[in-house]
Amino acid sequence: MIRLDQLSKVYGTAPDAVTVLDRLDLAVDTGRVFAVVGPSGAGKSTLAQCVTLLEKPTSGRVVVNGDDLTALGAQDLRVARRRIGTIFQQDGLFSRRTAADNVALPLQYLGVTKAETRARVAELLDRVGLADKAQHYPHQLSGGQRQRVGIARALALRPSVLLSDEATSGLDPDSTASIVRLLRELRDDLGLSILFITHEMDTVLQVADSVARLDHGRIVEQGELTALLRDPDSALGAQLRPEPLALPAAAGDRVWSVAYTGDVPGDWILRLAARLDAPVALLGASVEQIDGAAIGRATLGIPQTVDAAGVDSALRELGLAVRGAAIPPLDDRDGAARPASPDDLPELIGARA
Ligand SMILES: Nc1ncnc2c1ncn2[C@@H]1O[C@H](COP(=O)(O)OP(=O)(O)OP(=O)(O)O)[C@@H](O)[C@H]1O
Repeated sequence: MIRLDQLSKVYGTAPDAVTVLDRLDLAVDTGRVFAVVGPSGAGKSTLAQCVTLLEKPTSGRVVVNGDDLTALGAQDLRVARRRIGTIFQQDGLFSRRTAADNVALPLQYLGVTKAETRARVAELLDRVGLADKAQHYPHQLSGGQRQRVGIARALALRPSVLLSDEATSGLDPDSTASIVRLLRELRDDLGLSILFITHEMDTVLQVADSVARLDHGRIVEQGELTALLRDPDSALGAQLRPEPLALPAAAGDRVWSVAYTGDVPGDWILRLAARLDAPVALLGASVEQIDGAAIGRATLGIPQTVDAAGVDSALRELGLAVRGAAIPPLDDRDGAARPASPDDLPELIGARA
């Protein structure tokens, strides 16, 4: 497992010091994929460099399997770094070496015997599904295949942690999906802890067990992927799965934006209408299975005459909740449609703060 304790990186000195990473705490357990997402300039590349100690953190610790890498001297650090395999957006393969020779590099560097190297390279290329491409040169491989060779090379020294820095960025959707499948296999078969740094939200949905959002060098939100997606108030959950585009509500209807928070019965709209004794219009919806959990968003139109507190409690009983994040903008143009949010509830149900 890998853990970051209060990891900070400051470039320059006062008064021009720039804090690029600000006391980050995160842990990637054995056999888990932890994604870090964030906009351009958030500090993702700096994080990748600090995790591998290519950049020295200004303060804080990088702990791998209980050992603090930041406390090691140069010699010990060189050895300890082997516990972290890295893959980057650029595959970094040597163009004049075959796939097999590229994978062999770290082993040759450590003086592993030729016979052992040959056997290990064959095993690694087989592991990433490229046994038949061993003698191909990088230019004879697709982007996804080159990235697989990069993964095989990253695994050569049997790391316990795999750091992926934008490794699927720039790949087509099929290649991305196949790399994601491979990473999940490696997670399960080898028990790797995978730190997956990316700006691609779709890929996070496919690969991550947990997610953190980095913004201006700080982790502003983190949690289990499915918990974030099921949390109606999570901004990160809303970013990962944006609101479906909805139809306009009929005049006289109020718009409700809701999220699945648990197991929701398939006929929930019928049940909701029955409980409210009112028509419920489905204006937009997305329902899918992510990591074994049903994740859903829906936009509903319900007559304004229906008691809002009643709608709220009926939704809860069905395993749904009104969303607080990414609520559609107010639309008072015709005075009919108005989105409801938890902030509105006290007002809607007549409560006073
Ligand atoms: N050596 C440096 N000296 C000073 N500031 C730096 C240095 N390296 C990075 N920064 C600053 O740190 C911030 C984070 O940069 P970083 O490259 O880590 O972000 P990022 O999230 O990887 O962005 P992108 O997705 O665009 O690559 C930026 O504001 C950048 O200008």
